Amino acid sequence: MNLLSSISRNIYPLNQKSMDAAQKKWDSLIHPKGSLGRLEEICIQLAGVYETEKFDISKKAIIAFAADHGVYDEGVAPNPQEITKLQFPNFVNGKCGVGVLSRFAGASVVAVDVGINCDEKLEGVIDRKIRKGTSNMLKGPAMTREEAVKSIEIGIEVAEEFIVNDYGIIGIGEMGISNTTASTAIISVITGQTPEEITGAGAGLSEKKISHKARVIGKAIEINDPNPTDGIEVLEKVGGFEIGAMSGVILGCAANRIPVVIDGFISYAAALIAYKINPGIKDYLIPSHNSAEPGSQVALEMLGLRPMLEMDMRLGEGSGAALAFNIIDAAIYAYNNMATFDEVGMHI
Ligand SMILES: O=C(O)c1ccc[n+]([C@@H]2O[C@H](COP(=O)([O-])O)[C@@H](O)[C@H]2O)c1
Ligand SMILES: Cc1cc2nc[nH]c2cc1C
Repeated sequence: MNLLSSISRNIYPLNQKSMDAAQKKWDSLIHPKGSLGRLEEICIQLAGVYETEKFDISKKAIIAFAADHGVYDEGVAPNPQEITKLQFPNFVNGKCGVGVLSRFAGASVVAVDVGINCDEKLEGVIDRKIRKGTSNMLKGPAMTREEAVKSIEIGIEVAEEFIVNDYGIIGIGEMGISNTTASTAIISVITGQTPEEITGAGAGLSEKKISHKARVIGKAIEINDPNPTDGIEVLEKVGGFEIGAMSGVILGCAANRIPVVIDGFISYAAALIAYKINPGIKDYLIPSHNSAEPGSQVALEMLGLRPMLEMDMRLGEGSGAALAFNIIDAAIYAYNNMATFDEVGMHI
């Protein structure tokens, strides 16, 4: 059995007993029941994930993947493809959005190249390159099925390296010029929304070019005709290597009972691929922010997720996940440090 199949067989529901115990603990703390809203929900979910109502997360990381996309040749992105290789080292030297926000949140960042279109070694970046970018999905499948499985397995392997080193929560991030095109195609196939309905500006495409991008996505779906119920096939035909690797992190974390904080639009596409492989991953996802891309709503609805932040962000990189770490930390701190009614002698 390959790694992906064995991981997928090991995903179980949340532990209800631990969630009930966490609920009971919240109810014992000096506040009106439920008044800390989603801070309470986050801790209850974490109790279900960890199978204990007693937890404290000290080590957290953003795992980011980068790759290029053959569909870039169709004029669907506002920035040159070289930005992928130029920006990715900045993830780990702390200079870019995700670098700074991760440092602020006390999280490590790892950057893994799964398909950047370059030959040179990138400083601080782990090389797990599958190929120098996907094929142009307007001319056939973006990758082979073997490459799709490989991208997911790389994500599982990287996640497990962090998990064995006691990281208790993982956020996912990415870099890849044109990857909103691949993500929109995935979300369109899996949710059934048309590309016209959900295609957006990505990193800043003009109105006129958004219509062109939607037509390219529509044509790519028509030519490749992916089966929407087969997550691996959707990834193979209209996906990207970094998207597959992000799906792998989600599957790997779920199988190891570790929560995954998802980021923006590209991570919604990755989560949908993982969801089609095993719907059980849903319980392990923690949403962060609501991406400004128009396809966000349908993707999040299918995943049953309500993001905690509405910040009009569309940077990607893992920046929203890093920001959400601060709220998750605050939730856990309140849960572990508020006094109980008994301790202060207050009874309601
Ligand atoms: O996270 C998001 O919601 C998001 C929305 C739009 C763009 N991005 C980032 O911008 C890049 C892709 O944009 P584009 O227009 O080249 O497809 C990629 O590197 C992403 O990290 C990210
Ligand atoms: C500078 C830059 C940084 C990015 N980070 C994610 N996508 C990006 C696109 C550009 C252009």
